[in-house]
Amino acid sequence: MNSDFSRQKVEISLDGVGMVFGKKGRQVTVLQNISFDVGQNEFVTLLGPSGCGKSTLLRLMADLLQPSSGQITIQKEHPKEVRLRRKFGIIFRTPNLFEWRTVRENIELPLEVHEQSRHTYQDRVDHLLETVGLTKFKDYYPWQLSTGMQIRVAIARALSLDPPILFMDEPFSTLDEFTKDKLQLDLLEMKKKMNKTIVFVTRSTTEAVLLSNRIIVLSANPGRVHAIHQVPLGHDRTLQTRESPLFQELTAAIRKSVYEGSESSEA
Ligand SMILES: Nc1ncnc2c1ncn2[C@@H]1O[C@H](COP(=O)(O)OP(=O)(O)OP(=O)(O)O)[C@@H](O)[C@H]1O
Repeated sequence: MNSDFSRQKVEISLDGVGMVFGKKGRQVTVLQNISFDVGQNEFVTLLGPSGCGKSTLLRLMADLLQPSSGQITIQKEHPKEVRLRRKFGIIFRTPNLFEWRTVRENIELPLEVHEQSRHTYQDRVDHLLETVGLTKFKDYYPWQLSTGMQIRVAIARALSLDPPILFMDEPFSTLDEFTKDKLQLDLLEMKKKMNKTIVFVTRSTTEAVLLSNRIIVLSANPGRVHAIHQVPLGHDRTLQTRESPLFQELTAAIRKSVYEGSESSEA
């Protein structure tokens, strides 16, 4: 992963985005004046303390919420246009699979909804099953899978229409340490093979540093951009990258930045 995306085409742009929840008299400003760009094929992570508005910001980008102020554009269009053209996939912290559909049928769902005929996507689904390592489990139902496997299905489903953009909201937060390691490694491999722009939300500094090209640190109450950090760890990252002095240095600096961001909040 090249860490210099400054000359890349801008894929997502946020300009003065704010979000206020609640009705008059009981309003809460959750996000204030958020501006940054995400380059094409860049992996950008939103990091910050619990409640600072990371998920809200991701939902705004994915057109699941509308901002109270400011503007978001994806490929120079309103997120709604981009959503309707299925140009992004979303992966949440709970996999939200359909219990009555097999692994394969869950992955096929967006293709069915998109009215593609089954014979045109068989090979694609086979390839996705292989990508997420679930070929042997294609006829299993979600309740027959571990949580890590269920998340793999959710990732394959989000990739089924081959969107150029993925929004991932703490997808590994419920997993044990070893499964999390494996899925982080899989995501790094996937990123190497596929050209995707990824916006990722996490509360883990180590996860953010291992996966990202750039980290946006948010402060809380209200959520604002506290700092933006480049992660110059190169293209070939593995779990061993975490042991390198540069990784330790970056993790310490970014953790400090998160603490400073929390302290500078108004609450
Ligand atoms: N639909 C909503 N209505 C009212 N308040 C909301 C709504 N959604 C989120 N909030 C509030 O917005 C704030 C930010 O929530 P959000 O989930 O975006 O934070 P977060 O940084 O992702 O937190 P965490 O890391 O704990 O998941 C919280 O105070 C939350 O209560």
